[in-house]
Amino acid sequence: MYLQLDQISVQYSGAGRPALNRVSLGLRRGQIGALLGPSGCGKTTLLRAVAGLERLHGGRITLDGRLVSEAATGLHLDARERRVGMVFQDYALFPHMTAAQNIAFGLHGLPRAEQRDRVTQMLDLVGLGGASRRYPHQLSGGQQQRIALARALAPQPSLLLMDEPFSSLDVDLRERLAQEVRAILKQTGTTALFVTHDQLEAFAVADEIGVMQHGQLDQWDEPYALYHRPATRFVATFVGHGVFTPGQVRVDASGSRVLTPLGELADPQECPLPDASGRCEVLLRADDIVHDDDSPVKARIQAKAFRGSEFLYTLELASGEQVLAHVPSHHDHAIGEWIGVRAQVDHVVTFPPAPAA
Ligand SMILES: Nc1ncnc2c1ncn2[C@@H]1O[C@H](COP(=O)(O)OP(=O)(O)OP(=O)(O)O)[C@@H](O)[C@H]1O
Repeated sequence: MYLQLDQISVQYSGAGRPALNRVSLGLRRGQIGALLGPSGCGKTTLLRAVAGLERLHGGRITLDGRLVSEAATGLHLDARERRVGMVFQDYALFPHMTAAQNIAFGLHGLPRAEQRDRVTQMLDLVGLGGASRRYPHQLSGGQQQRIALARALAPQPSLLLMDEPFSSLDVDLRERLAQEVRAILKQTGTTALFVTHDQLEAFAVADEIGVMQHGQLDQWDEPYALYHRPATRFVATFVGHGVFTPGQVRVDASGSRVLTPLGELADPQECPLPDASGRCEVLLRADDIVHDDDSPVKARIQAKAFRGSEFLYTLELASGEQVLAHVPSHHDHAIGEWIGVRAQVDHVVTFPPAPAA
């Protein structure tokens, strides 16, 4: 792996529990990783540890074949020695320097002519070739963030770290910029790790996504696997819209099936037996539930949220179970109405029943 974290822990002085607890993950050269998780789960601390801004209390970090942090020996290269580039939420451009001067900031070591070439190349890369003499206050938020990216990429860092790089931008712009940034990183072959609160952004930009809670990494996986094969209940509920419903696993000659209030679901490969009794909870995502007038299973609409092309309906089955459903928005039903639903689950995800509260 190009970047490898092995069981890293970080403990802030005076804090009761570690901010990072035995976290391991790896990125291959040129891959983009994203970290998701609720506020305070340790995402920024993880970036800071990789950057060399926090010392490890356990574990080790290697970058491009070089050990850069190791708790056991106290080895700790500083940020500059790691050649890590950083982009933060608030651009952090120098206000009294032009865009070109900002980008040139990290290039002192290079001869003048080379600096100039690199700055031009970077401005073109981020699509701001004409903005070299502008000051940050003469640029929009999105343009400032592109300059911040150009500045971070100019010294050709071994790794780019980004902490909520798009969060101060409006929704439209952040979606566009997220796509652009992915294209730029891929074009330059840059390995990057970024923190976001926005799952869709992580899905759109990253090759690997980590979901954290309480300083631990619950899962580090490709976006598809994270969504369809969540490793823990927390990941299952944190990523996407879904609910758990009780199920009973049955195994016979034809394979394994799960009986649910919505009928029988079958998928032998992805339906591990949760425990000997066969009792389990089945994850039902909003896109697993299909509105079908002909279905014998009926559900009452409890709440609905308009999302443009679809509604997110919260539904109650006759058995009292709650499920969510994405339904095309031309099916505009009233709250309280009963509609037909059926489950169409390609990836049956089961967990052992939750311990009684
Ligand atoms: N300098 C510090 N000293 C003591 N505790 C800290 C320090 N920085 C962070 N913490 C604590 O460490 C934990 C992890 O914080 P961190 O900033 O890494 O979380 P985060 O996931 O990035 O949160 P957010 O999404 O809100 O930015 C939190 O409980 C936080 O209060």
